[in-house]
Amino acid sequence: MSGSLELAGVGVSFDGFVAVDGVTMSVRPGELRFLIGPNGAGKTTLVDAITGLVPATGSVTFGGHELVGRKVHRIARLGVGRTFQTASVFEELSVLQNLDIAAGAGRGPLTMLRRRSAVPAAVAEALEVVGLADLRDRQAGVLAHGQKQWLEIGMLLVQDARVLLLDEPVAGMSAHEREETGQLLRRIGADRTVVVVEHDMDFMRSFATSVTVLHAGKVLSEGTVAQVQADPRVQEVYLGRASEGAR
Ligand SMILES: Nc1ncnc2c1ncn2[C@@H]1O[C@H](COP(=O)(O)OP(=O)(O)OP(=O)(O)O)[C@@H](O)[C@H]1O
Repeated sequence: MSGSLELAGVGVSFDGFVAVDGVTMSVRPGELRFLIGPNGAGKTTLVDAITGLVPATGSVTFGGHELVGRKVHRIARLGVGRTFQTASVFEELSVLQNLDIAAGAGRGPLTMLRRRSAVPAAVAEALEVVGLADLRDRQAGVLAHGQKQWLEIGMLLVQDARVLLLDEPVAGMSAHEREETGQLLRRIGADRTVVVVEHDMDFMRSFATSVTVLHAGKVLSEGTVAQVQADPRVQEVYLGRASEGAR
């Protein structure tokens, strides 16, 4: 389906250690797919494989393009964007400047100079969507933790990412920030394909529309929150332990 992210038999090995082992999954636009699993299950490595940061085998397609074997920047330009566990914004620049740089990615310096005075429509829209319009001139380094994550999501939006892969977006956030982030994900996920790697089970229950559980590099279970929670294998390897206080 156009706009779907399709993985078929994706594998990643590090010196013979198989971190991702034949993962097949399909995520459609409009879904908020949560990717969960115990520490070391291969979640981040899978995101790295999709975005070209680690070499992978198998197939990842988006919009009819095969991503496996492509360079990181080529994959980004095809509309596949990701965030990292630690927000990677330019701390010394303003919110607006961060978005402007992201919007200018791939364009020449002259174009950047010419459009410096006006706020491009995509940047203005991203400021609204992520709720940072009032803080556009604030230095990114002094933003609250949650606001930095929202800025990073905004940077993906101005790059017109159609697939957003978010690595632990609510880690370290307050309850209020989590709720705001969930609402933000709903807004951006309405017409985009969103995959959220997360350990926060309450957040997952509140906002996931579908869940894939990874364990030892393989898909252990997949379905709605209710289906996955009811799966005894999931309770065994993950939810049981999470409810006993594991991260
Ligand atoms: N660059 C690497 N070299 C060797 N092994 C690696 C590398 N990156 C990850 N691994 C290993 O691959 C496995 C999967 O790691 P990964 O970080 O993808 O798991 P995860 O599910 O994201 O875990 P967490 O929830 O702790 O972030 C782990 O055993 C990890 O030690």
